Amino acid sequence: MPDTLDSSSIHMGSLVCKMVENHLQCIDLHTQEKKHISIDDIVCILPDSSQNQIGYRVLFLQTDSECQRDHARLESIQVASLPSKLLSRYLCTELPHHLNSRRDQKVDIHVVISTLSGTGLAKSIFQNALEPFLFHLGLTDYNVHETQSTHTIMELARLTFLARAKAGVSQTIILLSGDGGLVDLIDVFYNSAETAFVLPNIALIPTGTGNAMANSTGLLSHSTSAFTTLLQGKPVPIPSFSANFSPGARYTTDEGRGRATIGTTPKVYGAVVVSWGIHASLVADSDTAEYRKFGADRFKMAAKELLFPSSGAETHEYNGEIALFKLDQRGKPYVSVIEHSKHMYVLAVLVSSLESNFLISPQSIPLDGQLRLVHFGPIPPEEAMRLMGLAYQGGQHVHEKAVTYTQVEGLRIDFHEADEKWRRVCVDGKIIVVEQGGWVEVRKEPRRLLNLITCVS
Ligand SMILES: Nc1ncnc2c1ncn2[C@@H]1O[C@H](COP(=O)(O)OP(=O)(O)OP(=O)(O)O)[C@@H](O)[C@H]1O
Repeated sequence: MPDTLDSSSIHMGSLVCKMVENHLQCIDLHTQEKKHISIDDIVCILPDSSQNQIGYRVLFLQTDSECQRDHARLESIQVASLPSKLLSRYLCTELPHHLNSRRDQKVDIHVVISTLSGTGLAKSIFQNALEPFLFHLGLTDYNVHETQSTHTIMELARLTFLARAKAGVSQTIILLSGDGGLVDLIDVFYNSAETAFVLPNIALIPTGTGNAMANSTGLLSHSTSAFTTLLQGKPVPIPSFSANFSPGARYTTDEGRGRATIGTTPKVYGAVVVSWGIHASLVADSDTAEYRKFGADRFKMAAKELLFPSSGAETHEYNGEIALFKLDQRGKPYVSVIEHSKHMYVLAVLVSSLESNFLISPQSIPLDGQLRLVHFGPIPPEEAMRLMGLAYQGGQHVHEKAVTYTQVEGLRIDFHEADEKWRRVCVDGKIIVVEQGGWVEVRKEPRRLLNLITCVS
């Protein structure tokens, strides 16, 4: 036996482990192979009584480094005993309600894999981490859906999730996607006229580019967070907003080349952000296969091109009238019109972060349902770059004089732009082009039709 192991070591078969600071240090006595498991990489500990021995199975995520979160594999080791400190933090003896079908209440579990989300790693995250995780939890009775097109999640939502919710079925949808998959579900549920149904639970495993909802609710605070949240989290209703558009509004498709109708009275729902100006333009411009290769850097690259056009053109000033819907101190509604008609950054958010470290709304509390406006008018591009950079430094931009940061109930924009390129609106990553002379009106949505499984309350 190696002399590094002492009497506090843990034995099971040929594997011997002991706690060393923040690690579980294990050695295989046959092969001498060593394994160090960081305590923070442990997802959970399950009671395990296989091979006639009573003990535990430690499930952990094996990552080569922090930046390779997307390549994590779920691994497990079997041990006979563990320190109580570890057990009190990680032992799972019972599945949470949202994963636990009982005789009186069956839970339909669906796994949705958005195959082109982010840099296209959703399927390997399912195969390498989620599938083995569910297996160890004893969960094998679930449906797996892989996206085939941009419409897959909406079709699934309409034909399966919504129909079953209306039929009173409890559902947990484990969604491997970015914000796009989430907003597809939101849009379908809120566009359904009926409200009487069992709220489906969404467990988000972030695989997108921005992952605003996940970044804002702690699902990316550590490599294991999405998995520990699936097991330890509780359902909390997701706040949302509606955006009503003038009748000529259309979705853009096919990297901005195509158009798709939204309806004669176009209405789109979101749970993250609605924007116009630089933000909407950079999301639209960077949503191409070419840009997507760069992950979240695509946003910065597109921002740079918009602020400092390579054609040598001036930075665009966005022309339109913006009215803010607000409540006074007594809760009475009033309208405040932004004085100037030229704008650069116009964004209303329900979440704090739009991507990792991009703290656009530092006062937002997860799922608090408050819509906050971030706005600045035309300024030199270097200054705009500096302000956006401050958002990466803990949301410092909101203290700048040029920036308006305020709570709103909604807003209306009347677009005064001749070129449709500058009439693009972003709702949770989707791009909507408004017709000349068109408008958008955004309001907080009073209904709550979907839950997020979360550890924040
Ligand atoms: N098989 C597929 N074929 C075509 N489009 C797909 C397919 N799978 C997913 N998509 C589309 O790819 C996009 C992925 O969106 P998602 O939000 O998951 O990732 P993201 O845009 O990289 O992340 P985020 O929204 O967090 O920045 C969606 O528009 C979705 O409809």
